[in-house]
Amino acid sequence: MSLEAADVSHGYGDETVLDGVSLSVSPGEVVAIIGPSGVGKTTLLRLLALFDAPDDGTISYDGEDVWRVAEDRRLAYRRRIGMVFQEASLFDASVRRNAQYGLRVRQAWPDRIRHEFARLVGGQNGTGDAIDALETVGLADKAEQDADSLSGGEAQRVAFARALAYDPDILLLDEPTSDLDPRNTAVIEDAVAEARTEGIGVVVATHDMHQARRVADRTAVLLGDGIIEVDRTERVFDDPRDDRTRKFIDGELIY
Ligand SMILES: Nc1ncnc2c1ncn2[C@@H]1O[C@H](COP(=O)(O)OP(=O)(O)OP(=O)(O)O)[C@@H](O)[C@H]1O
Repeated sequence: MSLEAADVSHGYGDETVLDGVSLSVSPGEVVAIIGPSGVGKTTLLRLLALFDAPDDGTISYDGEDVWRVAEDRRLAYRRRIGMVFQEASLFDASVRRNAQYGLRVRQAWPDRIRHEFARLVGGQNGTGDAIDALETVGLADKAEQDADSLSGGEAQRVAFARALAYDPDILLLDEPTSDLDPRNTAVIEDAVAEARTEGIGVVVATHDMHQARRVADRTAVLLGDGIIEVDRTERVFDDPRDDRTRKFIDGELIY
């Protein structure tokens, strides 16, 4: 199980955002994408999430080009990928129901019917996973509270719990801690480490290079319209090959 972008290019209208970008993630690996705001981190995550087809290049899952297979097969791949957006999008219901949401919508129909049946005959299918996930992000005690009443940071953690509850093969995180204080940032970073231990492949886009250093096995530096460097996190930070990486890390690069 691996997800790979190979030589992908993508843009909007006349603007090229990514030009010839390659990046992969394997089970139990955390890969960070670092780069300044507006460089294309979200665009790359959306391609990896199979939301958009790249203008050029391939996205493959387990070696299979996902845009060359039948749509139902692509949807099956998509269900194995969880993405947490920068803006948490919760709906007007309890925290628990929000955390359970993915469990229902991302299931294939046969699973959905089976789980619905299990629920009808008395099982509370999915609740356990959702509560476990809420516990991981420190919000189990707010499970019955209205999602509307949460702070921005709490909502971000619920969105993360929703992705975890689904137990994806791959987890894509877009600035997962941008609204969080240091303590809750640590909660999310611990959850990333736990996901990794469970064999989930994690890609985290962040402009916080210290976060990359703390959580990632490998780090990709996205600058201009491509990845200028990708390697073991330690190597990228301690011995950058590209002068622009060094400048970015040292905060000298004004972008
Ligand atoms: N749907 C869209 N239509 C037009 N332009 C877009 C669209 N989405 C992104 N862009 C542009 O593409 C560029 C890259 O955006 P993207 O959101 O991928 O960057 P980012 O690195 O994730 O930024 P940030 O860290 O600020 O979220 C930006 O110039 C942005 O304005």
